[in-house]
Amino acid sequence: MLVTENLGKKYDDFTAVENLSLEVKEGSIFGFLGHNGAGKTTTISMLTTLILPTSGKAYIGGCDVVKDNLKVRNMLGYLPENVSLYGDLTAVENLRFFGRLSGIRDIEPRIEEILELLDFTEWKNKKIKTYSKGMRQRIGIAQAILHKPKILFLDEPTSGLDPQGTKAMRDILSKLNTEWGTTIFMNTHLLSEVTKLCTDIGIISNGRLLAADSLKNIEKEFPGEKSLEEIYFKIEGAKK
Ligand SMILES: Nc1ncnc2c1ncn2[C@@H]1O[C@H](COP(=O)(O)OP(=O)(O)OP(=O)(O)O)[C@@H](O)[C@H]1O
Repeated sequence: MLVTENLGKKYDDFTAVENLSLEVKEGSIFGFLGHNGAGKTTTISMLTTLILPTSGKAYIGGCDVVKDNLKVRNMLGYLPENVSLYGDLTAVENLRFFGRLSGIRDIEPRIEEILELLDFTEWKNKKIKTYSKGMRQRIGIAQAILHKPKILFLDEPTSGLDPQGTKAMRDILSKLNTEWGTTIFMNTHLLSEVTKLCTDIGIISNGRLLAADSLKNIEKEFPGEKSLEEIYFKIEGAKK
């Protein structure tokens, strides 16, 4: 579903991402892990066509993210760390607005289908400004999946959420993956969430990929470590 080959991004002289070669399989839930400033947002920004790579290649569904950027945009949904919604509009009005802006035909049944999938119909006619952060995140996801993307990117989707909101987010992503078959690429540093949700992980540090594999294989490689946190620190420590 997603392949990168020596993908890189330099900001002037500073290398934010270097030689990133990665594969994310269709139907997987991929957790991209790394400390603050590791290069996760820069990577997602390149993959979602928001910024241009300075080296290497990336393909989504076989399409080049630079050359075929319009096709790529149709295949992906993106939930940034801070969701922008209109506070004075309701969930339905926001979704209608964004749906029309993206040229989605027959938007009303799609909105209903998505709100039901996200278990949100109860609050759909309330103004966004009355929602909790978790509820806004859910409408952010609704907006990102209005066009039924094959792959959904999320940047720290549980940041700032309480345990209940975090669990609701996990349940939604799991449901989306199972019911729609959506591939999920998620930036995070919440390792406990990754263990509960992700099928595959990648670990990035100072712009370099340290490890990428299925969670099961990574756990097998480190039989002595009790948690993903211990594995993570071992991998980070070993490559320094
Ligand atoms: N527009 C920019 N210009 C210059 N440097 C940048 C720019 N954007 C990001 N960087 C730098 O690139 C590095 C990687 O940043 P990035 O935002 O990708 O990290 P991250 O892993 O997403 O971190 P966080 O978890 O804090 O969001 C950081 O050192 C950051 O300061």
